[in-house]
Amino acid sequence: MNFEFKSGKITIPDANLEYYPNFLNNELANSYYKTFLNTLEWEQYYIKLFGKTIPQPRLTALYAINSEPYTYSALKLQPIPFTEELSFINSKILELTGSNFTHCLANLYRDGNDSMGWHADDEKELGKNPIIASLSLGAVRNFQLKHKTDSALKYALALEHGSLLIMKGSTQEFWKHQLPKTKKEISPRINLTFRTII
Ligand SMILES: O=C(O)CCC(=O)C(=O)O
Ligand SMILES: [Fe+2]
Repeated sequence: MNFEFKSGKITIPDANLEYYPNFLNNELANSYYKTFLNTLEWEQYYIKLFGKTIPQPRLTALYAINSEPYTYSALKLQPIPFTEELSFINSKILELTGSNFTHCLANLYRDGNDSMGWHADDEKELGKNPIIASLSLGAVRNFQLKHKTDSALKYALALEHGSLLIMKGSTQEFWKHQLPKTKKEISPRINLTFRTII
């Protein structure tokens, strides 16, 4: 299935997606990319897969305005307080969406070998129909979505430097998403997903 892409609303069935390619201008995006690469408290986490302990193919850091932990894919992360830069971005997203997010999950994809597999952000603590705002910085990576029950429904978009993708409504209930590996020689990419834990 082909969907024509425009800035703003992306109309796919059972989902509610919005994409803002120039959410941060290039200068601001460059500056945040450098700052976050160097100053966020990146950690390597490990997951158990078929009895083996393996490193996740990315580095992660969890930030929040409170001390609520976030549990996903069998990891329970304790948050660090928002930095000044994260608070600024959160307030810019609040202006756009009206949502005041409590948590920011940061992921660092060091190169094309780093990735995130198919999943939905449908943890109980996010509530029903959560709104998630995803800011991308650095290398452009392909973001794929597939419908959970209708295998004909697929969608992909390139998440650009400084862009914001908003997933809301029934998106997490009906769709999974992933960030696949790529063989291209690419520089690091940082993704910040702002969420509210209730
Ligand atoms: O890196 C991305 O764009 C996706 C991240 C994601 O899906 C998540 O953190 O749940
Ligand atoms: Fe996700």
